[in-house]
This record gives sequence, structure tokens and C-alpha cells, in this order.
Amino acid sequence: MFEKIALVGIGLIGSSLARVIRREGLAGHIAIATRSLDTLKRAEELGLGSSYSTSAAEAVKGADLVIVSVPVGSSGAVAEEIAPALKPGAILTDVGSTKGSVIAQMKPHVPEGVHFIPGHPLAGTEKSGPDAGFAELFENRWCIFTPLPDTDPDALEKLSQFWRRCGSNIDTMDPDHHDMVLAIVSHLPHIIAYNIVGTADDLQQVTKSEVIKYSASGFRDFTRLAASDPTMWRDVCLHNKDAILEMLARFSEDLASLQRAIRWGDGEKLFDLFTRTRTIRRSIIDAGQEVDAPDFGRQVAAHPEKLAKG
Ligand SMILES: NC(=O)C1=CN([C@@H]2O[C@H](COP(=O)(O)OP(=O)(O)OC[C@H]3O[C@@H](n4cnc5c(N)ncnc54)[C@H](O)[C@@H]3O)[C@@H](O)[C@H]2O)C=CC1
Ligand SMILES: O=C(O)C(=O)Cc1ccc(O)cc1
Repeated sequence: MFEKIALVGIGLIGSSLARVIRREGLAGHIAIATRSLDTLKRAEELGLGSSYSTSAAEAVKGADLVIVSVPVGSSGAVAEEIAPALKPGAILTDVGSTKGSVIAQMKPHVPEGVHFIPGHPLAGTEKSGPDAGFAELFENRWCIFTPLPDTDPDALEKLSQFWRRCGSNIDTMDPDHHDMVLAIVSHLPHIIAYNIVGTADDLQQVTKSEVIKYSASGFRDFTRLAASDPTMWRDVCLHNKDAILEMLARFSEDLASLQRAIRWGDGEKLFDLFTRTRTIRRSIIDAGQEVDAPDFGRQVAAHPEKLAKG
């Protein structure tokens, strides 16, 4: 599909892309750039690319497609660094979990004639680094684009084809809408997980042995999310601040209402909410979407006969 693809950042997402690009033969040359020499060496040991550099500007030279896969707080610095080296007509995209901030950081640096198309694959795990990636990560997952008003439809179609070849389904939306939706379905769950695991850890006696001993239950799901990369999630929180605060305010209001129902013994209210949420879970399972840990999601997707049992 492309003569040369440059991957800037070779962690979970960048290395998964490298693997699927290689498997599907989507590029003649895969140029890999990352800031840390250790990470670059590891990427080379894993044989993820065709060329390796600690200079992103060097890697993007002559590339038809440049994919920036770094923590969202670094996207402006990366755009500034690579801008002078980008080939006219190249497609420049990213995979960041927030879109408004990434656009604000990158767009001012994008040269005339380069097609900048912000993107976000809704696929990941709590792991990070080049060893954590795998070629199947994007299979049956959404990839959302938040095109700009001047986005070239042909470039958007080419990038969509690329992501389809990686196994993803494509959707487009407005960046503000993306940030609001992702705040509730992805950012809040992580924040809640970090918080509950932190609270449990503050209760020293509970955590010393009990967390490990009894964590085969719901708490374990929270510890998985709370093991996610600290740099990545710090950046998500700082760069989707408004939407996250808006969703946290609603969440706190609803939590207070739940607290009140428990205090006043309003069993009907509790039962109604729990019935409503159970329906949502079942509809997700019926639609064949991911449940529990990503690996489990894939197992279920591969064995749809198990879906009905929930
Ligand atoms: N981890 C996940 O589940 C998902 C992450 N994302 C987004 O993808 C992006 C990358 O995340 P991961 O691959 O998980 O992170 P990661 O921590 O596994 O990898 C990040 C990579 O970026 C490199 N890097 C950091 N700053 C850099 C800079 N200034 N210049 C060049 N390279 C730099 C690091 O060396 C590393 O190779 C983030 O923006 C994140 O929000 C999107 C979907 C899912
Ligand atoms: O590990 C999980 O459950 C995730 O939710 C992965 C994830 C993290 C960040 C994203 O922007 C998209 C997906």
C-alpha cells in the first residue's frame, strides 16, 4: 500500500503496527524512530522494522505514511521535529487517546501539502513497550478518525484502507465529540481503577495479603487497568481535562445518588439500576464485542458459541 511507512514511537501501539504492516505486506520499508536508544535497540532485536533511528526527522524522510504513536503530551514536540522533513503529499496521522489537544499541538507544525489526519485505534492493553505489541491487536476494533475541515477525502480513504487491512472498522467523528465519548468509556474507567486500587493500597492491612488473596474477583479487573502506563495516562488526564472533569462531575453526582439509595435502604432504586446495567453488558456480549480482558475478548470473538452464556 505504501512504499515507506515511518513509525515514530515503537511501544505497544507502534510495535503492533510494525508487526501487522509486516504480516500484511503494507509497506516496502518500515522506518522506526524512538527517543530512547534502549527501546530502539529492543525494536531492532525484535526485527520490527527495516531501518532504525533515534531521530524522528531522519525516519520520516521520503515516507508516504507517518504514524506518530507517542504519549499525547509529546505529539507537539514530535510534529515540530519532523515537520521540515515530511515529504509533500505524505499522510501524517497519530494514534493518541485524545484528539482536540493532539490537533492543537500538531496542526500548527504541519506543512502545506502534507495530509494530516488525526486517528485513534480503540484497541490496547495495560502493557507498554515494543515487547507488548502483537499483530492482531487491531482486529475487529474501531479506528476513529477526526478529520479536519480541509482533509483530503482521497487521503482519508487511503488511510481508512490501511486501517482496514490492519483489521479495524472505521468511523469518523468531530474531535470534541470523540473526547467526550472517550472520557466516559475509556478515560473515566482508568481513573476510577487508579483511584480504587490507590484507596485499597492506603488501607494497608487490607492490601498486604488480602488483595492478592481475594483478587480473583472484581477487584482484579481494576488492578489490570490500574497497571496501565503512568506516562500515557498522566498525559491523557492532562490533555482531555475538560471532558474528563465534566464526566467526573456527572459520575460523582450519580455515585452520590447511589450512596443515598444505600443509606436509605432504597432497594428498588438499586435493583432498577443494576438491571439496566446488566442489559447493557448483555447487549455488548450479544454484539460480539470485547468483554473483560482484551485476550478474553479475542477468545470470545473466536468462539461466538460461548457468547450467549455471558
Ligand atoms: N496503550 C493503549 O492501550 C493505547 C494507547 N493509545 C495511544 O497510543 C499512544 C502510544 O501509546 P503506547 O504505544 O501504549 O505507549 P508506549 O509507552 O508503549 O510507547 C510509547 C513510545 O513512544 C516513545 N516516545 C515517547 N516520547 C517520544 C518522543 N518525544 N519522540 C519519539 N518517541 C517518543 C517511547 O520511547 C515509546 O517507544 C499514546 O498516545 C496513547 O494515548 C491508543 C490506543 C490504545
Ligand atoms: O486496556 C484496556 O482495557 C483499554 O481500554 C485499552 C485502551 C487504552 C487507551 C485507549 O485510548 C484505547 C484503548
